[in-house]
Amino acid sequence: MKKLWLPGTIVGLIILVAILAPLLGLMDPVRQDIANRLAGPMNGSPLGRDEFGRDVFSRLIWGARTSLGVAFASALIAGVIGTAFGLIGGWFRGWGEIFTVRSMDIILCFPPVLLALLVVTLMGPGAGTLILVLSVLYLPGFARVTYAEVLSARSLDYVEAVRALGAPTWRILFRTVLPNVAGPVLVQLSLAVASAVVLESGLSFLGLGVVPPSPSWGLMIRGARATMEQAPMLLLWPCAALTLTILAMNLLCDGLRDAVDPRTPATRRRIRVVDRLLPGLLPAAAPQTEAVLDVRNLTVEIATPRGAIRPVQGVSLQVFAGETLAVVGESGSGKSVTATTVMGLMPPIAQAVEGQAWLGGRDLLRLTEPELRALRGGPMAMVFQDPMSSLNPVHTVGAQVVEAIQAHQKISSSDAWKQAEQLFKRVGIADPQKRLRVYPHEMSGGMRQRVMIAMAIANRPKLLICDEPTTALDVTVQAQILDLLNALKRETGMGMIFITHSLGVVSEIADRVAVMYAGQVVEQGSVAEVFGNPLHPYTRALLEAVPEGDEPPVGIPGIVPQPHAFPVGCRFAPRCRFATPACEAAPLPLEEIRAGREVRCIRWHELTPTEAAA
Ligand SMILES: Nc1ncnc2c1ncn2[C@@H]1O[C@H](COP(=O)(O)OP(=O)(O)OP(=O)(O)O)[C@@H](O)[C@H]1O
Repeated sequence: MKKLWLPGTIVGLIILVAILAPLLGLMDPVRQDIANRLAGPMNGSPLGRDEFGRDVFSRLIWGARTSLGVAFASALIAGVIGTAFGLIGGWFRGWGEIFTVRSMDIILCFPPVLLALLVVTLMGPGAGTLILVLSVLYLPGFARVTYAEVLSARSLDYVEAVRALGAPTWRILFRTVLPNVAGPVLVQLSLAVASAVVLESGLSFLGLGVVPPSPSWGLMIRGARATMEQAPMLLLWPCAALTLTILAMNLLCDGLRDAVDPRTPATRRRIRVVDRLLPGLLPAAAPQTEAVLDVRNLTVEIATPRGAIRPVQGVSLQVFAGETLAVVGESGSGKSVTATTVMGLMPPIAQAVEGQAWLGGRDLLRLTEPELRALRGGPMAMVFQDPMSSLNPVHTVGAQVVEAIQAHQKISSSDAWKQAEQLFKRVGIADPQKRLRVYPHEMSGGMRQRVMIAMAIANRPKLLICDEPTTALDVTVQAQILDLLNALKRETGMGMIFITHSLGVVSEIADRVAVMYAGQVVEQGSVAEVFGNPLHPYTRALLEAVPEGDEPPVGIPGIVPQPHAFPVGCRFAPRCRFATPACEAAPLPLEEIRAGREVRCIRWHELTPTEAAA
């Protein structure tokens, strides 16, 4: 809102003055007074007189009326019709789409001035003709912006969800789709108004717009040009009015876009001024720890159309060299948001509003995007779940590995290819020379994941984050990939975060485990301790849900709450068979019961008396 008040006040004032022009007691803007031709400021004419002795101040104000009237009318007409075209074309596709796209292409083929000449010749000059010309000229801008936005909005999950609910089309378009395209359309409106003011002035200047003696800024510039040497100030006033109006309009619409778009980040990544100017000069006190990655009290806020949510709150994790920390929890517990925030890969609508994430003495949450880019694929790397969508289908896998190597190492192409070959050997790809030259779709899922791992380890990362890297693979391939990751960790001494749903995978790969639920860590400790003696009812429930022998698994009743509806107290309480009113009363702290063993439950002593007595 801070961004709005100054341009808003200026635009508001200009519009107000233009509307109230007849009531301001100004001199008649068209009355000529040849005796005072080109006179300087004088009584009743603070800006002097023009080449026909007309009052410049009065013409400036009445000119604003014409210029803004034409600009707003044409931008609004183009905005309404263009947005409707875009909505119809993007939503209904088929003939509506062909008509929208092609008709807008035809309009774009005409050079603006040529189109204006054509229309003026047919209809004669004047404000009405100008509005018509400008509306037609700005139609394609609105139609194309809306069309593109609708195309991407129609495949969004929440739009699909409203469709699945059977909502009528008009309701989906106006209630669900239109609010999503409002931001870009508003920006387009600002550009159209600003550009219409300029075009109106330009066309009037050329004699194709407002007819003299009616005042308009374009006509004023045209008149002042002829007498520029005798009275240069006459040129300055309409130009200054034009510049101020356009600048204020652009700033206002830019601010409006941010204000109406709920996806605008509520808080920007907080980078200290000193870090921005002289990065690394005054590092915030890095914790004295040997952890490769030390995440402290991380809270992530995401601006959603339903308001800001905090899917990750107060999360602290440490990964040491040569160890694997598994992060487990049901879908929606915040595992991926934590990992992608650490990597700086969350979309701009998500911000780390609290906490630190230390990697090699640098707080990742305070780094700029170029600094993070320099770290990604270098000291920290990530392997995703679906290697097919992470690999570019139009390049050979070798070219992609080479690109990953050369992004961080200044080596020749032939050396990079040699390294890629070694990497392929290392990750267990047979016949690497031949395999480097195939495309992703020519490989099996397991092979593609090996390629992704090769890319991730290409620059010897200190930290490797694996986000469910084996979920899409069959069981035998899964086991091979786990073996490979284990071996790589031992060889390189890197620290690894392994995100998974599967407790079986945790026991195979991890040294320590952090159990997450509804955006918080609820239990943390070594795998042996947590699985052997779970302290939190959620961890117990997760373990009971693992099928064992002929025993049927025990499901966890209920579902993980959505971030906008997290309970106030213990977030697991509504699903917990041990919950008491005290659990639901207030947020619970993560209690460190001994070094490296933490639990977020006020009843853990009663539920596991042996551990409490220890
Ligand atoms: N870009 C986003 N916009 C809005 N909400 C998001 C976004 N990304 C994540 N969330 C929300 O944050 C919460 C945590 O998501 P996250 O992906 O971290 O869960 P997860 O534990 O990794 O689940 P899964 O195992 O299914 O990947 C979810 O409720 C999700 O809807």
